[in-house]
Amino acid sequence: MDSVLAPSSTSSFPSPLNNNNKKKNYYYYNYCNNNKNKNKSRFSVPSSAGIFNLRKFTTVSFSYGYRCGRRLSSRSSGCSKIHCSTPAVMASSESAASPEISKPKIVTGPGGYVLEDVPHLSDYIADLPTYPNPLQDNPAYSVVKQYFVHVDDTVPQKIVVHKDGPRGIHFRRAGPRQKVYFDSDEVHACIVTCGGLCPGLNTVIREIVCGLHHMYGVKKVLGIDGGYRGFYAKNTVHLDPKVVNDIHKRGGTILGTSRGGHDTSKIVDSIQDRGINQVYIIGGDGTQRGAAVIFEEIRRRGLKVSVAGIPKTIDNDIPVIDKSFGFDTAVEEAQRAINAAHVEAESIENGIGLVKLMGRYSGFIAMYATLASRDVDCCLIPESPFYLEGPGGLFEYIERRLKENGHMVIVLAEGAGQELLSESMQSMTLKDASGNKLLQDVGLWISQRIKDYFSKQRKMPINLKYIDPTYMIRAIPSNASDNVYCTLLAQSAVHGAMAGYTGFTSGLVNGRQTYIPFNRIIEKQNKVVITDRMWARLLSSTNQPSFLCPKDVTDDKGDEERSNQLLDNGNCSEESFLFRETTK
Ligand SMILES: Nc1ncnc2c1ncn2[C@@H]1O[C@H](COP(=O)(O)OP(=O)(O)OP(=O)(O)O)[C@@H](O)[C@H]1O
Ligand SMILES: O=P(O)(O)OC[C@H]1O[C@](O)(CO)[C@@H](O)[C@@H]1O
Ligand SMILES: [Mg+2]
Repeated sequence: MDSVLAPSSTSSFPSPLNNNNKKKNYYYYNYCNNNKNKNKSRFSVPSSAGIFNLRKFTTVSFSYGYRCGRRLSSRSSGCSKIHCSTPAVMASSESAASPEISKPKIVTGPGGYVLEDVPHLSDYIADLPTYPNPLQDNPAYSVVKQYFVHVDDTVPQKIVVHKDGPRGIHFRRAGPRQKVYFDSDEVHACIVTCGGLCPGLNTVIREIVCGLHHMYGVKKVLGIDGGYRGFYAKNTVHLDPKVVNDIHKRGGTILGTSRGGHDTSKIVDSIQDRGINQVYIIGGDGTQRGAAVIFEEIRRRGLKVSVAGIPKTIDNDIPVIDKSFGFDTAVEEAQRAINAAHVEAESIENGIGLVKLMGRYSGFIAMYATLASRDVDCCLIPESPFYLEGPGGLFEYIERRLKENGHMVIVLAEGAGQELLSESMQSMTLKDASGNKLLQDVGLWISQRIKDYFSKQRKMPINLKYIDPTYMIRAIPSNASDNVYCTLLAQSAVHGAMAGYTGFTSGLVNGRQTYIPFNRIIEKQNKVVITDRMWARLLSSTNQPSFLCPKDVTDDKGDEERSNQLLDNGNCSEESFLFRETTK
């Protein structure tokens, strides 16, 4: 199967045959582009050609938007091995001229098996030479029985299945391949970090540099200074194992980061001008969107440049993957703030400790920090609307808790209750440089509302302490388990790029390292699903009301929202419904 997806054999693409023959032994290649019917050139290849070892799999569909880029006069040895004359690549002159977005590469098999595969350099560049993987001579790996990943290995997205249910979506398993598509001396890699900080960024940088160096003998690695705009507006730094040796012990990113400044064409110009042929992009959902368009532009120009994403987000809002690196560290650090809030609250009459944690659109940090702590009486997240006054509202619950226990702790995600703020304050529509909504401080606002309510309406003295550790939980170095996780993600990305894969994000799915196509990573945000068992566990741990009426929970399969929040068996949630309205 790998030979189709990573075809060393692309040097000899088979001739187009008749499209009518849909027998099992034939595999269909769909060279498509935006102008679907007009530019489509479909043909099938007899499996007996032996080139495409798809075995039982019957359908391959992927696209070539090949074009001889305007910068064909490759300014470096690293880029642009272009073969415009290869018929399979130049599916049609029309397709050659259209800068279309590549379509998902899907392989289907028996029992509802679906592989959502990642692009490969050989999808759009013919005659790429391959080399034996240098790891086979690496003493560290000599004792490992099976150190190359089997070409047919894939990882299921859904591991809880029913007897007669479909096998479902799979992703390509990450890891070293027997053949690589880059000679070690030819590799010129670069690393960039974008978006907000997250524990573990430096570890990922370190492990990409060390992985390239120690596993593949790659010496040329550049650090891009200050995020995407650094490609064209800043200097670069040379990275080697010595330079990065200790950086995993520090928070932040030694490369610097930024929001905004994504000029795709300038970025790709810079990649081309510098002769970079492996691009490692570490960042959140916005960054991965940026990486996807960089990949498309690189593919459109026909450059031999692998683009690998490593998902970074403190908010855990990237879909498909089990969780993002740094998340555990952030949850752990949040415990310190919650403990402080608890100590303060229980030491004084009617003490309320209020802790605001990060989570712009997704409340995972607040939810996991609450579950870990056990001291929290109420957790408020963006996904779960709440209201303040009246029966069943937050104020009523606070009063009840204070009367029962004499104190309470509230954990609040920064994106929670934003709709209440905009109702009571002038609605603000400010955005940051990347277009993310700038949130108002819900912690301060709700503190004031609670104080006003108890002093003015209830004439009940309370003592509220507001703790805002938001930046503290993401500016620290990663903990031990995140360090290991970062290492695996970085090494997987390196193996994937060396093997010629491109346009992928390296991610953990059901505990296994995989390569996930960009389109799956950027299609939506991961959110806490409040009709799932995990949120129910939280409610039963805090004993807070859900602040929802049953009528507000809509069982609408059409609107079903899926989350990759972890269930107790490590599987992803599949049993959720989206509730529609806020309770007023
Ligand atoms: N739709 C998009 N297309 C191209 N580039 C984008 C897009 N969205 C964001 N970017 C770029 O990605 C970079 C980071 O985006 P953003 O500031 O949203 O952070 P992020 O990667 O989502 O990380 P986080 O939200 O976890 O801090 C920015 O330089 C931004 O310009
Ligand atoms: O770094 P900035 O721009 O202040 O961004 C803060 C935002 O970044 C995040 O940490 C995501 O990275 C959000 O939780 C938070 O709202
Ligand atoms: Mg983001």
